[in-house]
Formats: sequence, C-alpha cells, structure tokens
Amino acid sequence: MIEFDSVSYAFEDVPVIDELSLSIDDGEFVALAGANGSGKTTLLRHCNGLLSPDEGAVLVDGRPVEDDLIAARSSIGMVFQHPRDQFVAATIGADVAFGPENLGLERSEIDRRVEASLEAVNMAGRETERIDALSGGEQARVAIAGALAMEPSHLILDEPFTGLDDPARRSVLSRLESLAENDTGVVLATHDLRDVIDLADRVVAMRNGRVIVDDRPDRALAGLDGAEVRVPRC
Ligand SMILES: Nc1ncnc2c1ncn2[C@@H]1O[C@H](COP(=O)(O)OP(=O)(O)OP(=O)(O)O)[C@@H](O)[C@H]1O
Repeated sequence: MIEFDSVSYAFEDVPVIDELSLSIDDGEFVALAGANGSGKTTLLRHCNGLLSPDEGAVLVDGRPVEDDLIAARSSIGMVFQHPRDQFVAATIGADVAFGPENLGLERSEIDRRVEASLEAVNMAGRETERIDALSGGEQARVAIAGALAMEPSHLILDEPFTGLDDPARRSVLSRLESLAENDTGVVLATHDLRDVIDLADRVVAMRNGRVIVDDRPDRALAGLDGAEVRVPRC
C-alpha cells in the first residue's frame, strides 16, 4: 500500500504539493490525471525517495519511505516519461537484469526474473537485441520489464506514452491491464484519460498540488472538464 499523509512539498519557496492525502491499495489501477504543472511527477517522485516531503509523510507498506529507501525502491517500480533516459545497458537482457543483479540475487533467479518480466511485456526471447534499435513502444515495454524484474508491489508510470502512436500505446496498456489483474498495483500518470478509462479502478485528478477528484472512472469524468485532462468523447 502507498499512503500520502498530508504531504506538502515546495521547490525553493514555490508550493507544488499542498497537504495532499491519498492511499493506493495493492492491486489497484489508479489513473493520475491533471493539467501540466499540477504536481503529478513531483508527487510520484516521493514514492521511492527521489524527493522527500517538507511536511507530512509518504508510507510504503506502512513504513515511511526515508526510513528504508532500499525496501521502498524494491516495492515500487518506476517508469519515467522518457524511458530512453533510464536504460543502463545496451541490450534488452542486460538492462532488465541490472536491478536484480544489484539485489545480489543468484544468477538462476536473475535469469528467471528477466525471462518472466520480458514475457509479461510480450518481449520473450529478445534478450540479445539492442535497445537503441527498438521502436518507442518496444522501449517503453523494456522499461516496464526492467521495473517488473524487481518484483515490485506497485508499478508507477509517469506518462510513459509520450511520443507513442495508438497501436504502441494499446499494446503497452494491455500489458498493464494484465499486470493489475495479477495483483501488481499500477499508478499511471497521464493527460489523456481515453487511454485508461476502461482499465482504471480509480481516477485521481490533481490541481495545484491538491486532489480535486478521486472516484470511479465514470463518476470522475463527470467532475472533470477538458481543462484538466483530455476526456473520452462518448
Ligand atoms: N526541479 C524543479 N525545480 C523547480 N520547480 C520545479 C521542478 N520540477 C517541477 N517544478 C515545478 O513544479 C510544478 C509541478 O511540476 P510537475 O512536473 O510535478 O507537474 P506535472 O503535473 O507532472 O506536469 P506535467 O504533466 O507537465 O508533467 C511545476 O510548476 C513545475 O514548474
């Protein structure tokens, strides 16, 4: 479970997160919406200690993130907006293996995780391919596999679809849907709720560092307008 307990955060003196409270259960698929600058990325960066709250607390499985950064980073897989920037190796297999290797796991366990993670994103058997030769959609899936190889309880994706065309987005989304069905919590920050409206259990929308809507997707849409997010036309 991820809990934000009255979290406030400012860059220099500019408040960005404002006494925000929110809980995300294991296995939930949450769409995090909001206009540019509403604070989505800043909030998500608190989940694995990249940022620490000025006030309040962020808890992962009941423990403040900063009390045990390694535990928090093992529980939370993060995929950022431009997956290209987070690759650490030239080939798919080496990149996905990097996290488990840092955990000091046995080679057989590392290999098992790499295989299972690539299978989960529909890229089984492609370990030796070079990442720089992949399409954007394939790179997004490799980044997700890298996060999954840590066997996180939650996967947090910060607008992972930037620059992807519709087929690539749909392919990644269908993978995320099956992960959520298998009990990995998914938090997906997006401007475009059309992507996730059929998949999400909840839509949380932010404005000026606060939660303005937190509801089932159908009801959340009724409370949002095009200024916050791009909503599906029904
Ligand atoms: N490193 C930083 N230094 C100073 N201000 C920052 C920094 N990062 C973000 N901000 C500011 O914090 C506010 C929230 O930014 P944030 O990236 O969290 O919003 P967002 O909802 O993720 O936006 P987007 O949808 O455009 O990615 C913005 O006003 C932004 O300019």
